[in-house]
Amino acid sequence: LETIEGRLDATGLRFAILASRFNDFIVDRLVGGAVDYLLRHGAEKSDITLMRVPGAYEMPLAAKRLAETKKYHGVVCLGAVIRGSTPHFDYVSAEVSKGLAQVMLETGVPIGFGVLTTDTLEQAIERAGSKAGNKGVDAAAATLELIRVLEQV
Ligand SMILES: O=c1[nH]c(NC[C@H](O)[C@H](O)[C@H](O)CO)c([N+](=O)[O-])c(=O)[nH]1
Repeated sequence: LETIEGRLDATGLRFAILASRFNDFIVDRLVGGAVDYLLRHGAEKSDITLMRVPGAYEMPLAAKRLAETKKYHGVVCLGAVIRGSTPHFDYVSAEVSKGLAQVMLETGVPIGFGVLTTDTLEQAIERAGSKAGNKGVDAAAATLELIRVLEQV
């Protein structure tokens, strides 16, 4: 059985990390987790570029622009959409997830989806380096693995 799997080795790879400022109390921890993961898996600090955008809604366009440069092997997208008292949460989270998936398919560049969509701040805190781990780490790991899988196809 021929199996194609990705080595979790970031040596020599260039990454963009795209992070939203909205809820940066949470997002900054996702960024820290993603950077720490990539460095500990062989990436050089000089090969990691961080771009900040206002909110999750702005991420698809920024991700598309980064991907189109062809300067990065992957783009790790990090954000936190936390339900408020209006349906705004639904619109923002729907557009960012659909938009980033579309960018990945259009550009062929691996994009890690590390945008939290939670009902409460507590749930977001749990996923930003506490009880439920760090979704920034998970998004960086998924981006790396997809890069390494696709280079074998
Ligand atoms: O990243 C977020 N943007 C949010 N809104 C801003 C949005 O992403 C845009 O930046 C804004 O609409 C301006 O375009 C959020 N909420 O409104 O709740 C949120 O929780 N997270």
